[in-house]
Amino acid sequence: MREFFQVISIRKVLDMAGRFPLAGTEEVEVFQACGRILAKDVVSKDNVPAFARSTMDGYAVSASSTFGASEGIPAMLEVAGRVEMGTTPEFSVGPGQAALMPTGGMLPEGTDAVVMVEHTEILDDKTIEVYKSVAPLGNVLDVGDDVKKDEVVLKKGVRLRPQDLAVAASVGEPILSVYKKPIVGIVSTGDEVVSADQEPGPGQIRDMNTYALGGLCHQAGAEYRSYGIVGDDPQALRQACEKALNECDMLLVSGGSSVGARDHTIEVIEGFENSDILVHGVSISPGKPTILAKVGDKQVWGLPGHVTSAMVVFHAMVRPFIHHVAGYEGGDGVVSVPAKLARNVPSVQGRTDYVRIRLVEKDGELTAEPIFGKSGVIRTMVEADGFIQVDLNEEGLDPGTMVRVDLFEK
Ligand SMILES: Nc1nc2c(c(=O)[nH]1)N[C@H]1C(S)=C(S)[C@@H](COP(=O)(O)OP(=O)(O)OC[C@H]3O[C@@H](n4cnc5c(N)ncnc54)[C@H](O)[C@@H]3O)O[C@H]1N2
Ligand code: MOO
Repeated sequence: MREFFQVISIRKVLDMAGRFPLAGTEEVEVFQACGRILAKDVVSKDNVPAFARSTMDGYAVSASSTFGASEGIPAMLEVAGRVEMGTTPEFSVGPGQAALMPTGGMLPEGTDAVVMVEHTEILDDKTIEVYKSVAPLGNVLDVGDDVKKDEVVLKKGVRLRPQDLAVAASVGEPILSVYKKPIVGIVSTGDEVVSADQEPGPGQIRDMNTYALGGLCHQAGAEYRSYGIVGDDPQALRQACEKALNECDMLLVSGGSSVGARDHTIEVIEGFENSDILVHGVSISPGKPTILAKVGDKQVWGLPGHVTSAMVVFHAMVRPFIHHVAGYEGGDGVVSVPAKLARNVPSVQGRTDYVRIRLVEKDGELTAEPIFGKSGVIRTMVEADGFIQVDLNEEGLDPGTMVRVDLFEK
């Protein structure tokens, strides 16, 4: 008889991520770097801005020239010049003087504030009245107010957002070092599985896992490639896996991960040189018959054939492993919301249960409605907004319990 699973906890599986090396790095133009994982800290070589700039259209002044100015007793200032954008003013402004100032222009020597044009009146070519005093640095972005020289503006391991690209550009980094996206190969197995464009014969079903897993890889920031549907034939499975392992950083094989007569994933993985089976069985439901192996430096996952189980396993374990290989250090990235459980959720101690949840707003409060169903039923996932987890040590949850719902990415 075949050896049954040696079931281990999700935590123990996650602790194994460090055994796999990170994907290499590459350089990309900052304009193309959105969503990529930064591989090197970005340190500013300069102060930003490098000069004191006006944030308003108006007049550059020494703030002290405006002290006490009001509607009733305006300050009269002499216009000493006009600041041109993108140049250094070639004049200075003394006490009792002002310079015409565009938004973003460089403050001339002798000034430390800008009076908004709305608070002034032109008397003649050379004189203005100021109706409101301005504090030192009022309406001014001072040297280094945005970014200081030698400051770390972006830390290695972040997923670059549009604002991160902007700050990189502002400190003069047109090219960024980012991690290569891991490439994930996907193999679906089963004599009964046919592709989406085929008409299933008697006893056959259309492939769902390739598509669900591809989408999940995309959301996790990986590239993904399908290596087709392979029948329950160890020879054919080995060939498909070999090709995928040669071309990809990691491999997902769905179906055949259990211990039935036609479940060949484990023997095929074991058959590879330098293969080390790290996991065969995880205390998770659904998804218990999960395999993780290290083949050379690469991850091979055997995922349960049931589509929901495969998706749960991906969410709980494959995704964090992809993040590890991708160099991502920004936490699990899962957004969760608190909600009140609408009904009881039974569970068995000693395993982590993932329960699909539909969120419903009732009287301004979020209610978590569990969606129960067999793990081969994709509709339960389509109708769900996220999962809750019922911990290893819990024996189920009562109605009214506040739970955290991990939301699916939209
Ligand atoms: N004696 C036991 N039998 C089973 C156990 C067990 O503990 N002892 N666990 C059950 C659980 S739980 C699951 S989950 C399945 C997982 O088995 P496999 O990973 O070997 O998956 P298959 O048997 O190949 O397929 C299961 C199910 O999923 C359908 N499937 C497979 N691939 C696809 C695909 N690409 N798209 C859509 N559907 C797919 C397949 O037709 C089966 O219906 O094992 C239980 N058995
Ligand atoms: O673990 Mo199976 O994956 O319960 O459906």
